[in-house]
Amino acid sequence: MSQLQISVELPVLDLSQPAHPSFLSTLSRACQEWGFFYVTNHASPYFESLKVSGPDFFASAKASADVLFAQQSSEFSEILKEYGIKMMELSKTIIKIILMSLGNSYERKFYDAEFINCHGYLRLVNYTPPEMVEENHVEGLGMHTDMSCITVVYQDEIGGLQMRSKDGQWMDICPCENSLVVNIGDLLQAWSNGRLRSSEHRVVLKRQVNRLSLAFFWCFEDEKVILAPEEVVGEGSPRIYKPFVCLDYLKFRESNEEGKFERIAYTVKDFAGIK
Ligand SMILES: O=C(O)CCC(=O)C(=O)O
Ligand SMILES: [Fe+2]
Repeated sequence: MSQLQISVELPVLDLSQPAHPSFLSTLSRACQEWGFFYVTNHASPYFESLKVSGPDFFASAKASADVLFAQQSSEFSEILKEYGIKMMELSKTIIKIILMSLGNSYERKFYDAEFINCHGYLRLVNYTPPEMVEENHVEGLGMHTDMSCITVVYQDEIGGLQMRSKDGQWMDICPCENSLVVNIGDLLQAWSNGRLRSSEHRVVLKRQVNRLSLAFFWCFEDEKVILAPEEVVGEGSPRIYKPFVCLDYLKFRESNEEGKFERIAYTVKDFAGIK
């Protein structure tokens, strides 16, 4: 495989500015082509691998902290609670802007009806330094797509996150100061009838140093039936996904994934795609 690295300039969604129509079209193109962009002027983040689920982020963090540290660690839980709440708010803001970028008044039309029951969970990951770096890098996290609507990632300054372009090239998603990375997940790809792309990505470790990341997955509720609204599909366009229940897809992925973070063989296209 070629080691040639191509980097791509992704748009930066600045939440301190109103969303300009010209920016919305840039964002919409990036979501179709890459499924990745940056967000800045949000709140600021943090740090090892455990899952913290909403809506009660405090209880979940505390349960993990009790196991991890075998002691009370309410400060840790407080920080994660705050982080979880901030990420919920941020995700709502971002999805509204993504909906705006899809079309006229889509935010008003679809936010309440479709996204109001979304929930989130955090994954804190510590990548331990590889003992040897072969062929320029080792895979820290194999190629996968996210089972979310959107994922908001804080990565430290080490770098290594890469996304796969439509023609199979790996592109670096460089750490960008004061910005988080946002990527579209499978649930939103299906909901948008493929207008928003959930791209494959992975983490490669190129240096013998620890890498920390914090990924927040914002997802539809388990029982939701995912079906792209007529307006989103567009008149005359074919539907490319059958309706499906969110939880059934999560179970499908679980049953097809080998290890915890192994390379995944199947995605939402295999599960619900109309061939
Ligand atoms: O560690 C990262 O930068 C990304 C992690 C990721 O893609 C995931 O947890 O799904
Ligand atoms: Fe991911």
